[in-house]
Amino acid sequence: MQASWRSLFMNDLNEAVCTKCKAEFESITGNACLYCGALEDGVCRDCLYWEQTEYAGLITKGQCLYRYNAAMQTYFHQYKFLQDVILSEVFAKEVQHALAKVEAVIVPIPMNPKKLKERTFAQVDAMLESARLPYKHLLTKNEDVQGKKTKTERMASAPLFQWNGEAVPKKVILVDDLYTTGTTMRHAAKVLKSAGAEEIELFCLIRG
Ligand SMILES: O=P(O)(O)OC[C@H]1O[C@@H](O)[C@H](O)[C@@H]1O
Repeated sequence: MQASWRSLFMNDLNEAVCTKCKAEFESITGNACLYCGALEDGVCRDCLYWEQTEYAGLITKGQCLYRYNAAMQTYFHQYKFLQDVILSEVFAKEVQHALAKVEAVIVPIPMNPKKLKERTFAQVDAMLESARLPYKHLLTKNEDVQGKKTKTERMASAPLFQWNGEAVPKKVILVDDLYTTGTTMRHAAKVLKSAGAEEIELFCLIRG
């Protein structure tokens, strides 16, 4: 392994679930969309759309680790909505493996403060902490909730984020739990680009 400051944080993480349960999750392997990791060759239809809008050229590349199959939907519901924070450990090894050698600064997609109070923990931060990865918050989120909208409504959302005013590194990797239409990532990337980021990658645990 190439030595990097981030590798100092890498320790052997124990598996949090048994092999049989882990096998229920479907990894994204092989040819995937350059920008979002969808199982399509080249660039997927949604990303082609984004590349024809004001959000074109913001994302240099992206990766999602798993498909949103039945096992993942059950996991995600239990983790995020039933607030089972210990489940942040389930994919710690895989998240660490995917991000530990990335040279960009990890920027989590934040939660709206009111939402965070209700949910009691930020699921993306918890996932990164379980993976023992350092991160830096650069964005604040408004009260808009993506999960309750149709695809068309999501993609037409008013700006979802503001820059928090902290210094923005040249290279960032935006991290979220679930990528569905790509609206969240595009909005976040646009704000960071205007605030000074030069290269923006994205990473999500799940591609919906
Ligand atoms: O913006 P898109 O990609 O449609 O939806 C993904 C977002 O919707 C939320 O539930 C997820 O946690 C993620 O932040």
